[in-house]
Amino acid sequence: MPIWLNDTAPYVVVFDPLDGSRNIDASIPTGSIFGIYRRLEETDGLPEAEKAELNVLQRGEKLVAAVYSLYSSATVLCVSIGSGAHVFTLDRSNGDFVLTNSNLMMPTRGQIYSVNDARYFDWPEGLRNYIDDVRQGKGQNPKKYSARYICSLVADFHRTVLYGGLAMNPRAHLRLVYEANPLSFIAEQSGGKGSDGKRRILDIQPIELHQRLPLFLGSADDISELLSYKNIQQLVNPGYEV
Ligand SMILES: O=P(O)(O)OC[C@H]1O[C@](O)(COP(=O)(O)O)[C@@H](O)[C@@H]1O
Repeated sequence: MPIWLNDTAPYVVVFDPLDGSRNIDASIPTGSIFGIYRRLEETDGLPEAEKAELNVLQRGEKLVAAVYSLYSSATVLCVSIGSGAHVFTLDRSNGDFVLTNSNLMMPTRGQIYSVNDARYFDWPEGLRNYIDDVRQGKGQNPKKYSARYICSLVADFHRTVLYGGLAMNPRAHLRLVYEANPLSFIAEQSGGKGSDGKRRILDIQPIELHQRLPLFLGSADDISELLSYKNIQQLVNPGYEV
């Protein structure tokens, strides 16, 4: 539920405080995701609940900054204020975050796909064909792709930003406002792309705070190739147990 703190603060923050929380007991990496918008001044006169909702339902295109942090072998903070993406790593000796990768650039093509492919038989034909092709080196990249899936979105995305390829969840599971939008912003700021399989994520007008959608993030050439298979959104979403 959105909380309105005061009437004069310039910014609105949306966030997923602990993504991948189902992995905590197994000590698998988790992360946090933040998106920052300007306060919509035109909503200033409205009741708090109404203006809070309108302010968090801005299109991703309007983000002024996005951040994710990853809690793993190192604690990593990736920040974009709209002029590239930059990675900081926590120095545990003094608590400082040290700039370790400025102007992070995602490779334009990778050789790794990241998806829960136990769902293969629930996927539409286009997605199955794409994965079949890249596994066999029959895609535009003649190399055979490898699979990596941590099931922790921030960790899967961070690896994709560094090594290239694709991180995806083709069923309507991930949240537009505080997962897809901030990560798509960082993907674009590092030269990659974010799509729901039909539309650029940052163009989508959110209609509710917890709205879920399919998410495809990654290297520009890999995402373009995947989109050319057309039918890639998983419409069957039976509510898997794990
Ligand atoms: O069950 P799936 O489709 O593999 O989804 C896993 C994804 O769900 C998440 O765990 C987020 O789900 P929650 O927001 O429900 O915790 C991601 O970290 C992960 O990428």
